[in-house]
Amino acid sequence: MTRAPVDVLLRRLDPEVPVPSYARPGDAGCDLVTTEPAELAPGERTVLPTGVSIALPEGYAAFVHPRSGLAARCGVSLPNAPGTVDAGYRGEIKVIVANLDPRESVRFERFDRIAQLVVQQVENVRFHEVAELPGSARAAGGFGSTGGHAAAAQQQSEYVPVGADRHSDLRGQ
Ligand SMILES: O=c1ccn([C@H]2C[C@H](O)[C@@H](COP(=O)(O)OP(=O)(O)OP(=O)(O)O)O2)c(=O)[nH]1
Ligand SMILES: [Mg+2]
Repeated sequence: MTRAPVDVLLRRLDPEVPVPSYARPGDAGCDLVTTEPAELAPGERTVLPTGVSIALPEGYAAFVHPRSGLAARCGVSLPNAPGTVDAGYRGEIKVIVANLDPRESVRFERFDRIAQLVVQQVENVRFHEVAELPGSARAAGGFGSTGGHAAAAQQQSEYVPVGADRHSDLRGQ
C-alpha cells in the first residue's frame, strides 16, 4: 500500500527553476539544482543557491544529501552532509559543495542537479539530567570498538592509539 505524500509548501525564488520532484516512484530524495553556475578548483568549496524555499509541517525536517554519481565521478561532496533544513526555516535552501578531487576542477551550469533533498519526520526530545545512565551491552564502546586491535586498545585506554590498525573495523576483526 502506498502512503499519501506529505504536502509541503514551496516558493520558487527563480521563475525558471524546476519544482523538485522524485525521479522514480519510491525514491527517498528529490534533486536540487543550482541556479548559479560555478567552477570549483580542487579542494575549493562554495555555497550554491537552489532557487527554492519551503515551509515544512511541524515535526518534519529536510536533509540535504550528496548525489552519489557526482561523488563517484567528480569527487563532489557536501562538507555538512546531510545539511539540516529546519521546519521553521523560510530562507532559500542552499547547498555547500566541495570539490574533493585533488587534480580536476568541477563546473556546474545553471540548473545542474547538485544534491538531493530527503524529507523526514523527526522527534523533539526533552532531556532529563541524571547522575548515572542505565547500563547497556555496548556501554562506552565506540570508534571501532568492535574491531580487533581497536577493541584491545580500548580495553586498555579510552582512546585508539595512532598506530592501531585503522582498517580492522572494516574487516570486522
Ligand atoms: O545544507 C544546508 C543546511 C542548512 N540550511 C539552512 C536551513 C537550516 O534551517 C538553516 C540553519 O542550518 P544549521 O542549523 O545547520 O546551521 P547553523 O550553522 O547551526 O546556523 P543557525 O545558527 O542559523 O542554526 O540553514 C540550508 O539551506 N542548507
Ligand atoms: Mg543550527
